[in-house]
Amino acid sequence: MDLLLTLPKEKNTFGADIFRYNGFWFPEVPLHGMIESGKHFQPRQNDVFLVTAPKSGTTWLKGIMYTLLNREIHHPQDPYHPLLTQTPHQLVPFHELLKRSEYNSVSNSPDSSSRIFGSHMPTVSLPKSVIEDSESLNCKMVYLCRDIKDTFVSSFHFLKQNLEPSNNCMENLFDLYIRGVSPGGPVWDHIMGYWKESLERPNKVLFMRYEDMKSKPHFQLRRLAFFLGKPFSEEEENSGMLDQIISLCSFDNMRNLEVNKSDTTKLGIKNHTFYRSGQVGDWKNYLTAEMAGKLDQITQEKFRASGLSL
Ligand SMILES: Nc1ncnc2c1ncn2[C@@H]1O[C@H](COP(=O)(O)OS(=O)(=O)O)[C@@H](OP(=O)(O)O)[C@H]1O
Repeated sequence: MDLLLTLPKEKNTFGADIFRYNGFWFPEVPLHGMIESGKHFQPRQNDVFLVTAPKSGTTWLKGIMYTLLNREIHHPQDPYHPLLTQTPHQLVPFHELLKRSEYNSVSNSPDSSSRIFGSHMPTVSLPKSVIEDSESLNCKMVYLCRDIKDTFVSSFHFLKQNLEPSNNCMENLFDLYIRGVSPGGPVWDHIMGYWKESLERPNKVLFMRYEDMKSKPHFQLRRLAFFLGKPFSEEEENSGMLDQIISLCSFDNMRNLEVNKSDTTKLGIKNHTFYRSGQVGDWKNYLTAEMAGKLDQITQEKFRASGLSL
């Protein structure tokens, strides 16, 4: 692809090229998909995008959103629920990993004409059609972010488990990460783009945090359901529907399903590596005080005056 030849590039920790496009860094495959979708993607009425910076809890929220939106067709306690035999990434594909011909075959919403997509795209790379037509088409975006120290540690383990680098690559990865050279990075700018969007268009962009999902799952689930136009009825509330969704999508349940323990994604990523510790604050087990301090310092500087704290 000619455009790639013109873009700034660096080598990631594993020697592969990573490119800067519109201010954000991406490996070749998703970058190609992003550019293609910018040109060709046609949003449909009620399409929903779940956007995250990598390793912020995407897999978890994909499962929850799928279950939430499809609960009238697939009850969360259905022994044949699709999440028991398909991975969240199969049910809710990453938009930028789809080919142009595949957008139309995504069928993961009860309203057969609309779709749920995952994405790591920053706001600047969203297909123009999604932004411009979002009012008339009622497209919505849910953004999930996570403490950056945990996000970094999660990225480190994910890469290590999938790419098996020689010995310790953490320092090298850290140097790249704080310079913003990571997939979807700089992670701070990624988050800030959607934070601003959520303030400007609160009925179109919902901003969520991994830590809030952990500490107040019922509240966050109600918030999400309301935002997506599918609030829980009194009957659902009384029947324990929220607990059932939380339990189906819980870390322990998902991690132990055969479909999530075996096999790989289309890109060769081991499915089990999407589930590691699922904890808040696991960074304490891996980062030095200096590294943690550096990440906190950048976070404070970048988010100062925005009203956002992580
Ligand atoms: N169900 C559930 N509940 C809580 N946490 C979960 C769940 N599923 C995945 N995870 C944790 O999310 C981290 C993976 O991030 P992503 O899913 O965003 O990865 S990816 O961007 O899709 O590659 C990774 O975090 P770490 O454990 O800190 O590495 C996963 O363990």
